[in-house]
Amino acid sequence: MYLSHLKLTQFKNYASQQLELSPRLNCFVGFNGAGKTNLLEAIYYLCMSKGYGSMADQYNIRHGDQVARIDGTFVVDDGLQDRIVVKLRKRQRKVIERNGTAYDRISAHIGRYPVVIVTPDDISLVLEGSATRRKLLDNSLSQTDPAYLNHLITYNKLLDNRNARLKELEGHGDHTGLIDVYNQQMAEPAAYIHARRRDFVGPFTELLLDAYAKISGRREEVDLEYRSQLNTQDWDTLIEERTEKDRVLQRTSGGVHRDELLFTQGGHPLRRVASQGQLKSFVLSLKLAQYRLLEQSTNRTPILLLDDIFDKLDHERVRQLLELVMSSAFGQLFITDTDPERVTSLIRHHPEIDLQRFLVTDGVARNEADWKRFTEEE
Ligand SMILES: Nc1ncnc2c1ncn2[C@@H]1O[C@H](COP(=O)(O)OP(=O)(O)OP(=O)(O)O)[C@@H](O)[C@H]1O
Repeated sequence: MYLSHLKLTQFKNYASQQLELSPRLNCFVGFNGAGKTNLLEAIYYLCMSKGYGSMADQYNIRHGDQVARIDGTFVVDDGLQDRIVVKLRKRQRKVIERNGTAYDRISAHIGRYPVVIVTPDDISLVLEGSATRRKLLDNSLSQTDPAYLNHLITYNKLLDNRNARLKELEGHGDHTGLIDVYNQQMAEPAAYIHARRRDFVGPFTELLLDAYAKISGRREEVDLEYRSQLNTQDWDTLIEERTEKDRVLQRTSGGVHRDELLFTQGGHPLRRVASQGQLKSFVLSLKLAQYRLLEQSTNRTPILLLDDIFDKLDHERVRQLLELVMSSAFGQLFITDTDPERVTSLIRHHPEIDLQRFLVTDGVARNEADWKRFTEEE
């Protein structure tokens, strides 16, 4: 599966932009702030119906405009084409259309066009709180299992309601029995989420270790462990044990929203011992493992978006990484870089790779032919 065309209208710093893409390797080159990441963000939108960060949709509309549009054509199996259009409007719900028909429920879109993105912010997966690591689990599982996404939405809603009720009670007993109702309603989604996360982590860890060994040249050992209160207790026992305490705390202290992924290097917590390059190698390996699992479960080759991956990595790791993603095991690839020659020189041993380079300046991306014409006219 790959994205063959991308058309942007009033999206971020792009007034109007059309790109014909390579099915294999696309490189966006330009100075800081030119709009390279914005192109990756647009592709992520087409695949996931939202931007990668937590930014509200309306910030993606070009300053001073009221609407934005992202239009993309995916070539899926047997050469069939799917056209996806994302329409953003100020103060209105976004609309996503597939082949001319708008989705009733946008969640139905997730997973059709699998994508993995690696950005500099991903270092927060290791350095920040457990919520970022649960998001990694949720992002992977939601793309492969619609039931997971539905259970997650239900669980989070019930959790919010339960917490709101606990606050209302201010430590007093609940005569309405509402807390018990929430406890019962949360049982099924909690058990489902836990079971799917547990099943995911085993194969995911194997793929992670494999990717890490390749990028690092086996210079250090890393590992991953899934911790959940539900590993040792079922939901009913856990919630019954906790309900009294929750009333005092006025929040829900037990459940899958407390799950944690523990990363280690040589048996020590990764974030305490790893160098910046090692952290970055680990994060890249997490994403490559996610890529492989997504591919297995969706039966489609995911799109891989690599934003600014060269910073902090030594030359050898960059070379190993590119060798890895250039192998036939990966599909369409997008890389941003501030150095116009780096990717070209790193892949010179792969003349078979179809490379499309775009030079990006202030919200305009030009392919090499257009760029040549543009500089000659200047
Ligand atoms: N809604 C918007 N309207 C207009 N411009 C925007 C909007 N949102 C972001 N921008 C602009 O987009 C530019 C940032 O683009 P982007 O993050 O893609 O840069 P980049 O080329 O990836 O840079 P770097 O190399 O520093 O990562 C900034 O100049 C920013 O002001």
